[in-house]
Parts: sequence; structure tokens; C-alpha cells
Amino acid sequence: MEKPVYVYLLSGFLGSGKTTLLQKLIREAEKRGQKSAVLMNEAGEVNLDGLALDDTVPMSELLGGCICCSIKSDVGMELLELVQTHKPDIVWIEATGVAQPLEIIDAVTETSLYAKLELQGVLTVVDARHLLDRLRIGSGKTFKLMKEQIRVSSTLLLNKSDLVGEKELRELRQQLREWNPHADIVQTVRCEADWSSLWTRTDEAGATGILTESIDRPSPVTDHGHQERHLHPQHDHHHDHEHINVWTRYLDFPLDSVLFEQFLKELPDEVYRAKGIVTFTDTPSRFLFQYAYKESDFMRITPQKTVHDVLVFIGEDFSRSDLEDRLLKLGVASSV
Ligand SMILES: Nc1nc2c(ncn2[C@@H]2O[C@H](COP(=O)(O)OP(=O)(O)OP(=O)(O)O)[C@@H](O)[C@H]2O)c(=O)[nH]1
Repeated sequence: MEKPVYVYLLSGFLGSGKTTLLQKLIREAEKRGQKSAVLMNEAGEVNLDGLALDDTVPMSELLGGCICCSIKSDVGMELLELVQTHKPDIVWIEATGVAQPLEIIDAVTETSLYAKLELQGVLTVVDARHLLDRLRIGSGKTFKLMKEQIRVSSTLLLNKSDLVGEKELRELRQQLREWNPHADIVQTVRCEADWSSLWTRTDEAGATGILTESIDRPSPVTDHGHQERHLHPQHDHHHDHEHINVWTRYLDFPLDSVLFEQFLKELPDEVYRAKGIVTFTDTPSRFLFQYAYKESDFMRITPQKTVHDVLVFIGEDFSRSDLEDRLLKLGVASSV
């Protein structure tokens, strides 16, 4: 009998480490001689995460919106297309950091009516330090969204565990267990773990059992049950991420690397995530940069196709004009 294509959903708030996890999982699948395909969704208009992936892996991109709402209906079509064209063993779906996983789970399970695919798990990556801070505040839309992503998960990664202490990790593990009594909890740094367990578990009934249980139980964090969503797919529910906005700013000038690092350090708290491609005045290389919750990373890149310098900012009610002013000053300062 034809083997189903396994589908995994990678969820987790902005910058928690989903792409980092994706890279590891693709490598693990490769080791097992299994072909991966990726369905990538980014809130911005450019797919920067895709640049960090091996370009031999078939990838479909849904850009400029959140996978779980405006372009939800595309998920099914893209999935079908990926499966039929590339015949992968596994499809990894990386949702935007602000997606509500239940909506995507809906889209995937609907597609499994037309193609032989099976949703095997929802892996939710949690940024340990960010969640800790949100717990201290204890309310707000972002907090609610994180909680929802944690609740529907079958495997929880307590990631960035290098950024908090032992005591905090214990507290976080306890909290995750309280919100989701069924999921496996794996504590990680850069999503490093023995991922072979994912393959052994798919052979047992347990993994999908966990997932079904999480999806089927009436979710206390949504205002309507799973069944109702099937009956009313166009149901006018509100999204907890409507407060999140994205600004994509193409750049036509190089930057001074020191000033740019300073600019990132001084980003307002309302900017949760930034990423982009930049050219510096003081080095010939181009860089892919990542900024997530006060930490930044730079990676030297040699793009194989034309890519423009661009900055993407994602956050909550931040002032574009303020960022634009700072950027223009940076451009001027960089050119003197
Ligand atoms: N210190 C630390 N940094 C990490 C860890 N895991 C990932 N990062 C860094 O966090 C940043 C964001 O990681 P990504 O994997 O791009 O996060 P993401 O969830 O895919 O981000 P979005 O798709 O934009 O939501 C990168 O700079 C990573 O190198 C970790 O365990 N510890």
C-alpha cells in the first residue's frame, strides 16, 4: 500500500527557533534517506528563513500574511502541489511566529481528504526567556497566543535554555506541563536534541494519539470548538495576533556595521523580531541578520540568486516613522 506523506507543523512565537529546528530535522531525515519538503510561511514579503536552508530541499513559500488566516486556503493547495510534484516522505510546515496552530491543523487535515498525508505532530518551540518574561506580566495578547501554541503541541521544545537559570527552567517546565499535560517536553539549546525519537515514535500509536487528544478536546483558549470550525470554516473568529504588524523596508544604501549593531540594540521593546539582508560599508560580504528578543546574530551569505538588501520588522504597534528616521540617519552616518 502507498505510504502516507508525514506532515509536521513547526509552531512557536516569533524568533523562538523554528528555522533552527527545521534545519536539524531536515538533516535527521536526510540521514535516514528520507526526502523532505518544506512549506514556509513568513509574515514579511520576503522569505529570509529560506536562505538558511539547503536549496536542494523543495520549498513552497507563502509570504506576506499569516498562514492561519488570510492565506489559510492556500495551505491545502500548496501542500498538494508539493506532495504531487516532489513526492517527499515528509513535509515540514513552518508557520509564522504569530500563527494559531489550530487553524493550520484544520487546513492540513482537510487536505488529507484529497491526498495521502498524515499530520504526525505539532512541534512548538518556546523561547525560555521570552516566556518567562511574559509569565511575569501574566496577560496580554502575545501571552495568550504563546499559551495557545503550547496547548496544541505534541512536542514542546523549551529552547534558548542557555539564557535562563536552572530555577527558572524548573518553573517553566512546570508551567508547560500545566498548560499541556500530554506533550513531550524537551529542553534545548539551539533546538539540539536526539531527534531520532521522532521517527521511532511515529511507528507507535502514541505520537498521533497525543496529537489527536490535544486537538479534539475543547480548547479553553479558543472561543469555539474544533468541530464547529469544520462546519463553519468561514467563521468570523478574531485572531489574537491582529495586534502584530510587519514592516518590510528595502534598502538601497550600505550600512556601517557598528552603527547598525547599535541600531539593533536600541530597537524599541515593541519590535519583537527583525531580520534581513544587509551590505556593510566596512566589509565586502553581505550578511543575513537575525534579531529576536534583544539578541542578534549575523551570518555571512553568498546568495545564489539576486536578493536585495532588506529589513523586516515584526512587532506590536511600533512606530514605522520613528524607525525610518533612525534608518535614514544611519544611512547618512554610514556614508560619511
Ligand atoms: N541564545 C540562543 N539563541 C538561539 C537559540 N535557538 C535559536 N537561537 C537564535 O534565535 C534567532 C531566531 O532563531 P530562528 O530559528 O530564526 O527563529 P524562528 O522561530 O524561525 O523565527 P521566525 O520564523 O521569524 O518566527 C536566531 O538568531 C538563532 O540563532 C538558543 O537556544 N539559544
